[in-house]
Amino acid sequence: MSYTPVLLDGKALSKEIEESLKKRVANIIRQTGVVPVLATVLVGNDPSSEVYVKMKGNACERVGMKSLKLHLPEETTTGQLLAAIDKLNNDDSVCGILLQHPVPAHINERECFDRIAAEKDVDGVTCHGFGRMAMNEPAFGSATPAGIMKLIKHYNLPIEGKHAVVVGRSPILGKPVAMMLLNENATVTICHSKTEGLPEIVKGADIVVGAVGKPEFIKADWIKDNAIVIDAGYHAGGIGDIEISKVKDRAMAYTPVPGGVGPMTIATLIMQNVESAEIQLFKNIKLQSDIEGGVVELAETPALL
Ligand SMILES: Nc1nc(=O)c2c([nH]1)NC[C@@H]1CN(c3ccc(C(=O)N[C@@H](CCC(=O)O)C(=O)O)cc3)C=[N+]21
Repeated sequence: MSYTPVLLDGKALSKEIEESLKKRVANIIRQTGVVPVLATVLVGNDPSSEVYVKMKGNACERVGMKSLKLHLPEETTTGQLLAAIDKLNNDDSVCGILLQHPVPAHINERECFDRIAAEKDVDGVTCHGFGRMAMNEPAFGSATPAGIMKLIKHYNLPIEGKHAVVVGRSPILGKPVAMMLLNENATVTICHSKTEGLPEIVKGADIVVGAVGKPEFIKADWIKDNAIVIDAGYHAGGIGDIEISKVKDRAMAYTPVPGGVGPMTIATLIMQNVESAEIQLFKNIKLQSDIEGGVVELAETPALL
């Protein structure tokens, strides 16, 4: 091949994003005197979930925000989790709430996701947020899909008019990333476990998104030359959903695992928590100043409600 495949370096871009967020967080603290908080909620004792939640809290603290880590026991009921989310919703010091997926099977995860207040849904998991995003209205995007879009756009890769094939249709990954690609004028095919003739469909893709949650389920020989290959899978041993090592030499661009989509997920969550903090805390300043007749600087942030 005469072209050089572009490695979509999520690790490097996430570091850049963190640097810019440090300044925004410092500005929030200077102007409001408040240190923004991200609340993370973990239910049960899945070791890999514990690792991810810890990484999210750490990233939060690296940019100067606080993380409030709520760890609930495996036997927590839906009612108890809803009550915990209500508390965080009503706590003015909490700017954003992340409920780590999956919760134990006896809990109604959808009901719990949807209890998160819209303005605090910095992980983009609510039906309300999904619907607004799908309609191309301002909303916090689901973290992994929004991270993927940031990565593709950062490298100025072509989306408009291209055939994007998303393999997977989960509520916080496949479905939202398909909507985001559609909003960028891609022609989108969503495939899933019941799809017939999957290899043939993937062979037509200019952009392939692996979001099935099965190690190397998507084979290298299904992917055409010069495609953009996005692997959102995460499995033990640094393996994704796509046979990346076998396809990367003939891709237009590809995400490595690790160091691709994973770090972008975390950077997006943290960025959206900063945006939420700016909206909520500067709004408080504005209200106070309206009363006192002072002058305030407002960051340019979209209304999310
Ligand atoms: N409500 C919710 N939101 C999520 O965004 C969410 C979730 N639940 N549940 C689980 C998945 C998984 N997930 C990852 C985040 C970062 C890495 C990541 O940074 N991985 C590193 C490797 C980390 C390591 O294993 O050392 C990398 O790819 O470079 C991976 C996976 C977020 N998820």
